[in-house]
Amino acid sequence: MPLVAGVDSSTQSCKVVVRDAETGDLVRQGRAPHPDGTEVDPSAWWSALQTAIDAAGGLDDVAAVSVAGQQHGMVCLDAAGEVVRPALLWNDTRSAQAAADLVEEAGAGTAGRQFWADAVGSVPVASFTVTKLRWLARHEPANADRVAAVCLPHDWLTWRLSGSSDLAALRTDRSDASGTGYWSPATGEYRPDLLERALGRAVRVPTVLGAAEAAGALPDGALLGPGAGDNAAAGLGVGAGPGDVVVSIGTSGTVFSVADAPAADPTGIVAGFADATGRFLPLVCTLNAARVLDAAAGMLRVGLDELAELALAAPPGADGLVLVPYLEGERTPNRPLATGAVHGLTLRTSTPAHLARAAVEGMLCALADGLDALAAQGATVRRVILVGGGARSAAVRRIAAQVFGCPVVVPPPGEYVADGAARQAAWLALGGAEPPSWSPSGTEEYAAEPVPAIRERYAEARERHLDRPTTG
Ligand SMILES: Nc1ncnc2c1ncn2[C@@H]1O[C@H](COP(=O)(O)OP(=O)(O)O)[C@@H](O)[C@H]1O
Ligand SMILES: O=C(CO)[C@@H](O)[C@H](O)COP(=O)(O)O
Repeated sequence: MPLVAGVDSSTQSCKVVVRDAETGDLVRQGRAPHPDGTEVDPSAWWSALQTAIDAAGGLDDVAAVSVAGQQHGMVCLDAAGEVVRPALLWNDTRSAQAAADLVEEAGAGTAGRQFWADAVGSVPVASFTVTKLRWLARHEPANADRVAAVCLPHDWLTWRLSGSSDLAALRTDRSDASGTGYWSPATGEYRPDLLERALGRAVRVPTVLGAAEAAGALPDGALLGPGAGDNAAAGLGVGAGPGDVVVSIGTSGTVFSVADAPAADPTGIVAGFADATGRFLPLVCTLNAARVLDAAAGMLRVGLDELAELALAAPPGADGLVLVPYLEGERTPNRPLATGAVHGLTLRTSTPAHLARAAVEGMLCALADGLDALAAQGATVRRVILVGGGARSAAVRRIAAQVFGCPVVVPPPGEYVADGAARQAAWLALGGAEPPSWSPSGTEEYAAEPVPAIRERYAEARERHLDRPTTG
């Protein structure tokens, strides 16, 4: 019974699971928090990983380990392998202008967007690594000059676990490479010209590995998997198949499916990522998901369970109260300077229950827009598989079916990103053409009559968002 480990180095925390490679049974697990903020020193991820590994009983007895992580974060290394500056995370919007510039430089109007969609499958917004490199070149030229290599959070952790300090030993996988903006899922090749266009010169990038190719080994011999972006790992963790759309409610809200052909959406709404099995992962990502619930609970001075009870106590549509959840600006739609808003306040709707319901519905409506965009790109939506920390909310689980208008399947609470990484590690340890078939048992299914008025009213409110003041 070989054991394998999977890591999820996500925005808010690091999670480690140790599972039986053949059956997928959970043997032990651990976690540790990450610091807050959209700019983080990678050494904090390394410390959290060590703490989480210790809490999971160590890795001495595992045959293989894979690291999945938050996508897009810019980790710049100098020639000695030292981190040049704190990493800019996927939810850091300071590179919004750089993103607009890169698109504009590629062609006026739709031509620029079409260029990027054709070149790398996605139109870059502030989240993408390529825009952060442009920001660095323009705003911190001395730091930009020191950069010898650029990689992503999961690449850096895998490299650290290997014990190497040689930049030539950096490895990544297709799924995370596809979120950089300088690697094409359609061709499987880097676009060094686009990286150079952003940073002003060429730097080293990690070698892109196949789905079950070793990235090296831990010093004590356990194999290191290629790892994955967290969404691709979640797809592997829940075993998403044809007709499944996964909705993940973490810091980000994501809506994605596994596809046989690459996507290239010139509107920029759907990102044409690669998955962790050799296929593709069209994906829509919002900046505001579980933290909308945290914020609503904070405003109401209740815990998350009480927030769910309150939300379920108000009627569908919250009697017309709508919360537009752009609390951190927004990525989809691309409104980095937007703020959130509450519309429809009356004496009747000025209750904690109405506000709680509006928060849950607003967050889910933004994701339902993503579901529509994915369907417009050809995805079949037979059911939604709901994962991420926000899926622990009873209100989210119940209201999702009303908002999405399709059955919602919720696997038992778990760490599906770390599980996907563990499944990849098992694939590496056991070999074979496909990953071992683990499937979560005990899923719950939620079905409900759709309530179209919720989305209609949300769509009206969404258009009336305000931008953040740029001074003061
Ligand atoms: N019972 C719950 N109800 C609602 N939200 C929850 C609940 N439990 C955890 N969460 C939320 O889940 C989020 C963390 O989810 P996670 O998927 O781990 O995020 P990330 O992958 O971005 O680090 C937190 O914002 C937390 O508030
Ligand atoms: O930017 C994206 C996807 O494109 C995010 O999904 C990040 O990958 C962060 O994920 P979480 O930590 O919120 O799960």
